[in-house]
Amino acid sequence: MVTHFSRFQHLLLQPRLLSSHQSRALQHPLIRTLTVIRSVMGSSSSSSKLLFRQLFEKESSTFTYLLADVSHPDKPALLIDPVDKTVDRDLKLINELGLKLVYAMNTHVHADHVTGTGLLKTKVPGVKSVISKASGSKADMFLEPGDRVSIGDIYLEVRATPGHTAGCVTYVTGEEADQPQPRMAFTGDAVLIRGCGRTDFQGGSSDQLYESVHSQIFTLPKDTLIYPAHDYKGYEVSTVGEEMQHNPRLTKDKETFKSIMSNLNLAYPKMIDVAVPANMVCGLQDLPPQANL
Ligand SMILES: N[C@@H](CCC(=O)N[C@@H](CSS)C(=O)NCC(=O)O)C(=O)O
Ligand SMILES: [Fe+2]
Repeated sequence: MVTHFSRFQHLLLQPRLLSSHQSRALQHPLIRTLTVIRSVMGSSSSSSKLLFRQLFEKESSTFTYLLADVSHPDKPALLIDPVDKTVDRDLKLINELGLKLVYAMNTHVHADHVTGTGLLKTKVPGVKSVISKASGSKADMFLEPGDRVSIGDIYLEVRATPGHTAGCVTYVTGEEADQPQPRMAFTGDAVLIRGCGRTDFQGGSSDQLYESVHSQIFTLPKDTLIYPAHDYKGYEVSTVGEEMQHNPRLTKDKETFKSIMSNLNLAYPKMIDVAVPANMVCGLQDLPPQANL
C-alpha cells in the first residue's frame, strides 16, 4: 500500500502545482486519507505555533493585528498597526495571554489616527517600534524590502507596496511548510477588501499602487489571506484570489484604475493634520519609558 501511495506522495508536498489530472488522482480515497493526515500535521505544527488575533478600533475603522509564537518559552509577540486609543485594550489582552510584546509595527504613516507605537514603548519597556525606511518616519527599526521580522520561529517578510503612501509596506508570513499556512498578508492600505487605499496625499500615486499590488500581492498564492489596515464595509478578511476576481478597482486595467482613483472625491481624513506629524515620530516616540500618561 505504501508503494501505491508513493506515486502520489510528491503531489502532497506541492498542492499548488496540481494539474486537473493530478487533482483527480488525489480524489482516490486512500490518497485523500494521506492528504488529511498531512493537513492535520501541517496545521498542528504551524497553526499551533501561531497565536493570531484581529482587533478593531471603531472610530477610525482600523484593524490591529496581534501575532505571537506560543510554542516558544517567551511567547514573543508583535502588533501591526496599533492605535493609540486602544493600546490599553491590546496590552490587557497581551498580558492575559501571557505574551511578551517585542515589536510594535506600522505598515505606513497613517493619516486618520495616531499610531499606538509610541504609547506602547512607554508602557512596555524594551518594545521596539518598527516601520519602513522609505516612510521617512522615526522608529527604533527601519525595514527594507526582503527584510524579515521574527518572533520565535515565525517570521514576516517585508514587501514594498508604495502608492497609497511612498513608504507603504506589506508584511507577509513566510512561505515554508513550517510557517503558518495559508500565508497571511498584512496589506496596510495598499489592498482593502474590495477596495484600496486612496492615492491623493502623502506621496500617493495610483500608477505606483497598481504596480505594487499586481507585482507584490497578486503574485502571492491565491489562498493567501488578506488582512488590511481598515475596513469600512463590514469585512474582516479576504484572499488574494478573491480580490483578483472581485476587487472593483484592482481588477481593472491600469488606465481605468487611475481614472477611478482620480475620481474618488473623498474628504480628507478628519485627523490628518494631527495624525501625520505625530506618526512621523511613531506617535509619542520620545517619551521616557513608563511615563505617567
Ligand atoms: N473618513 C475617514 C477617512 C477615510 C479614508 O480616507 N480612508 C483612507 C485610509 S486611512 S489613510 C483610504 O485610503 N480610503 C480609501 C477609500 O476608498 O475609502 C476619516 O475621516 O478619518
Ligand atoms: Fe493610510
